[in-house]
Order: sequence, then structure tokens, then C-alpha cells
Amino acid sequence: MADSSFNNLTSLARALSQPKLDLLDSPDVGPPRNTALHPARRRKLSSCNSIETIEPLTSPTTAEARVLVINTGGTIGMTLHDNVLAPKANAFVKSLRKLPILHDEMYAQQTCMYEYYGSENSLVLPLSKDSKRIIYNILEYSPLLDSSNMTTDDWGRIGKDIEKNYESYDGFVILHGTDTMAYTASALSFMCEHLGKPIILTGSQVPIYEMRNDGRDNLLGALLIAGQFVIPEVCLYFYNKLYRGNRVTKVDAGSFNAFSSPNLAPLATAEVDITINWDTVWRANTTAKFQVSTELNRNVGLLRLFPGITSATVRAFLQPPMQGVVLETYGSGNAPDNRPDLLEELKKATDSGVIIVNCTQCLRGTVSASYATGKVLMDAGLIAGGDMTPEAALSKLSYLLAKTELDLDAKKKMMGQNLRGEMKADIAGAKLALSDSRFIQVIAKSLSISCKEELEAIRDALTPSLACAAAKIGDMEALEALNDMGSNLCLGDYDGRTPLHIAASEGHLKLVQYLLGHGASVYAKDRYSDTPLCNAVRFRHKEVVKLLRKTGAHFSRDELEEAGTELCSLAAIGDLEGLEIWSLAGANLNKPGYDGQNAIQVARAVGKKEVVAFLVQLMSNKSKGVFDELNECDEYDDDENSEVIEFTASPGGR
Ligand SMILES: NC(=O)C[C@H](N)C(=O)O
Repeated sequence: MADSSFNNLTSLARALSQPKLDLLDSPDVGPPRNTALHPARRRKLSSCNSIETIEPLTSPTTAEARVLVINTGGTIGMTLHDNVLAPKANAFVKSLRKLPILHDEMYAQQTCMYEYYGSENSLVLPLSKDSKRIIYNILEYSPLLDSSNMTTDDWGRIGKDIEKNYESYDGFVILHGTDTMAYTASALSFMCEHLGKPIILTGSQVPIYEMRNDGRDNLLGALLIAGQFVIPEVCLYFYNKLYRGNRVTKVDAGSFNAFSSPNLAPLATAEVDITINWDTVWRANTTAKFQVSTELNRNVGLLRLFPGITSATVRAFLQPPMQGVVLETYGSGNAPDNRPDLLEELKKATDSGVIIVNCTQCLRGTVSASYATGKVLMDAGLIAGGDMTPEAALSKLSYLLAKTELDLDAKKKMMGQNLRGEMKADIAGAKLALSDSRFIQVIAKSLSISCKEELEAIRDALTPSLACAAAKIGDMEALEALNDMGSNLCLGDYDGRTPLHIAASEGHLKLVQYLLGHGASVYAKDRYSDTPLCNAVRFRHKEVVKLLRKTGAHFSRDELEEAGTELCSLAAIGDLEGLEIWSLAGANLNKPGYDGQNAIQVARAVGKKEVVAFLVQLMSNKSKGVFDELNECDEYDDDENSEVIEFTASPGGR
């Protein structure tokens, strides 16, 4: 095992022995820019009357992040009517505006936030510990629902709204009642394909309007995580913990600590600090774009076994139009093996094409075929649901059964596979243990370290820089070795620059592809708020830009605003390559610059006919949809390192 770990020290040595270490002399490291307010906002700001008279509220290192909050209802926004709790419309935003921990009115006024983002539903958190401002917009549904009233249509509505707003926000928070939150979280985790940004469901047990409540903390924690960390998962945040959404279940109706994730440790804990368990975070490992599949099949159900259940009950439950059932069995997936009447009903249903998944009634643990009483269910054609929660198994069935492009066998196969971290992956696919790595062994020995936590701390301290060094020189072997020893290839260096930023800056297409296939995020921002796409554009790597765009990378609203001025400058100097790459990256060629003229007008004004012709050609190609061959992926697909994985992914980018 040790041979395949990081024993290829030549590549490490190569990476480390570069005369000048990558980031220090990297051309993309410039003086810190003022990311507090983008120039477009600053321009607006200068037109605000009050600006001369106020103290600046932002430091040069403050960055802003944007989060969309979708308020679907739930106790968090309820009030008492006739002695029972029910949702109250149009009250939530007004109430938050009066809470200083959830809204900084002074910042909003002084930075002209409302002029830029709209005044009705925009709010901003106070400055975070990491000097970030999280601006959030609340989209309130009508009617607001107690989550007991929600259906699959409501899940579809949430999915569509996320898809519609995906490029405008860094993360999403869904306010939702707790009663069916685990179902919605599970369903969204499957519906959101190739997800690259955090979607966090939260709510509360006591309305936010009451003096003692858990709603404020839950909302604040969810906003801080959604705005500050690229966790590309559908999560659930409650009582200081962030969970994977498809691993949770509601376990307590009367406690603030209402949810449990029995088979998976939390993804993050919010204590003195917010600590992310990056090793557990699930990554799409894909070069495909985010999309939401809102088609769900409603002919699914949950059937809980109990001693003495009659075959008539089972038969009635399995009648058409039923197409998929989660059978909640005893212990490690057991059912009576002395009840041929029951087993026959199950077998008849699976033979006729109903998918039946075996999940345990126990809160913790997995189904296995260790008992004769478990094996009979396999023989009856049931699919082992591993350690999935019934909520996850049900919504997975609903999602897969709606996929018209899959035949029954493919659906059955995928039911037993891990698609979004909802069940434990195959042991056979497990990677090296950390302590198997020779590189880590050598360091641990020289530092007299033996415990796992210290080993992990060393790995996490060293490997981001090593991975960036490898990315700088295009050393694929070193990256693979780092990946094999369990390193998280999405972590950034001291400037928050990830290996993907570096590979994109250097134009190492193969490495960019490898990193995207191993959990790297196109949405990672360095301390200057630059993404890998910004870097690839800046250093003119056309193929990298295409691949990043294909994976869903996009400019921010501010960057798109600024693009007009950049395009005008490029047009004025006749830089055709620059114009093409900005266009490839998604810039609107018609966008005016600071003086109101667009690139074509500037080119005409300075007499650059070839630029005018080039821009006209680019625009007409773009409008015909043939412009950038973004959908032509042969170039990437036939590469043996390419992993365009449609549905599966893995934790920690491995
Ligand atoms: N705590 C809550 O949110 C419970 C409420 N009945 C709901 O699920 O909407």
C-alpha cells in the first residue's frame, strides 16, 4: 500500500524545489484590492447624498457575499391565532430589520445597499469574524406553509427558484418547518444535480418573534455558513450543527436539538469558531453544470413492518399505481422468514416491476444480509438500502422513478448506489488510510507524532501548499499522490487560493480537469474575491475558460457590470484575443463602459474596423448558439483521466 501512497517523492521534490515557490512570484498575486465595494457600487455610492459626511464602515479587506433566503414557512415565522400557531405573512423581513444581530441598517444606508440590491427584502449581517459582509435577500412564499402541508410540488418550486437565482448568489438558505424538513432536504439533495454551492435548510422550534427562541441563532448560523464556505451540498443547520440534508431525521418535537444524523457526523459545528469537517463534505466531482430535476414520481410509499402484519395489508399497499416502496424492516434489515404469505406478496410486486427498498426501522446502523430473516428479502427481489434514512430512500425513489431516460434495471441499480452521500460508499472503493501514506509517516516520525488528530493536522497544514505547488508546475503525479493520501484538493493556501485557481492561472487544462473531477469548486474565491474563471480570463487560457464555463463557472454580478469598461479598453487597443476570451467567459458584448459607450462604438470611434467586424461576428455566433462549443466535450471525455460523472460523487473530493 505504501508504494502507491506519496512515496513518489521525486514529484514532491520537483514541486518543492522550484527555484521560486509558486505563489510568491506568481503573476496573479497583486496588491490587495478593495473588495469591500465593487466599483459599480462605489459609483452609485458617490451619488448618495450622505456619503461625504459619514465614516467608512468597510476596511480594504472586507468582502461581500450574497445569500438568497427562501422563506417557505414553518414555526420560525409563526404567530399565535386563536391559541394555535400559524404562519404570518409579510412580517418576517420587518422583524429582522429591527434585530441588530441579523441586520446592520447603518451599513446598508452608508453603502447604498438598497439602491443596488433593492430595498424591500435586502438585509445585511454585521461584519463577520472573517471580515465578511453577508448580504441576504428574502424571497417569501405565498402562502407560507406549516411544513405538514408541503408536497412534492413545493419541493419543485424551491428547486426552480434556486436554479433561477443560482448565478446571482453564493449560497442559499431555505426557511422551512421542522416537521418535514428532513424529507425536503433529502429530496432537494437528489433534485439538485452537480451542485456547487451551499443550500442550507433551517427553521426553529419557537417563533423568531418570541423572546426566547432558537430561530435567530439558526438563521444566523445558516447565513454565516452559506455566505462564507463553499460546501456544495444540500445541508440542514440546527442547534449549532450543520448536517448533510439526506442523513437527518427529526427526533425531538420539544427540544431545540430537534434533529439527528445517526449515521454521519455533522459537516460542521458552530461553537466558538465554525469548524468545517472538510473530509466529510461531499463533492460533485464533475465537469457538468448545475441543474435541477423537478420531475418527481408520487407513486411511492413507506411501509413499516410490525409483528402480525397481514398479507392483505401488504397486498393492498403494493397495488398499482404504486411503483416504489421503502419497507422499514427490523434490525439489520430483517423480516419474518416463517411467513411465506408475506414474502410471496413482496415477490409478486418486485416481479411486476415495483422497486422495494429495504431500510431499517432502527435509528442507527445499516441493513446487511447477516441473518436468514434478512436474506429472504433479498430473495424476494428487495434492494438493500444500506444505512439510508427512510426519508432519503423515499425521495431517492421518487427522483429515480421519474427519470424517463433510465430503464427499470438502471433505476434499481442506482437505488443501491451512493448518489449524494446518502449512504455509505462501497468499502472496495475506499482510499488509503492516512497513516498508510509514507510521506505522512516520515513527517510523523521525525516530529514524534502518533495520534490520528495530529497526523490530520499536519496533512491539512501541508497539503494545500503542496497541491498549489504541484498545480503551478503542472505535476499531475504529485496531485494524484496527494489525493491518494486523503488530502482535500479544494483547500486554499494562505491567500485562499486553491489548486484550481493556480492551475487555471497557469493554463494547465489537464490539471484543471483532474481537479474538477476530484472535488475542486469553480466557485472558490481567494482573498481578493477572484475565482478560477477570473484567473483563466486574466491569463488568457481559452480552453480552461471553456471547461470552467461548462462546469457552471460564471462571473459575479459586479464583474459583469465591470465587463463593459474592460471590453471597451480591449476594443480601443484592438485586442481581439482579449475580447474573445471575455466573451467566452460570459461577458455581454453590448455592455456599455463607464461612459455609456459599448465596445463596438468605441472601436468605431477609434477607426478599428477589424474590431467592429470581429465583435459583430462574435455576437452573431453567440446569438446562433454556436459560439463557444461549450457543449462539445469530446475533447475532455476521451481522456482517460476524465471523470464526467453524472450522478455519483464522493466525500472530500476523493
Ligand atoms: N417547528 C416547526 O417548524 C413545526 C411546524 N409544524 C412545521 O413543520 O411547520
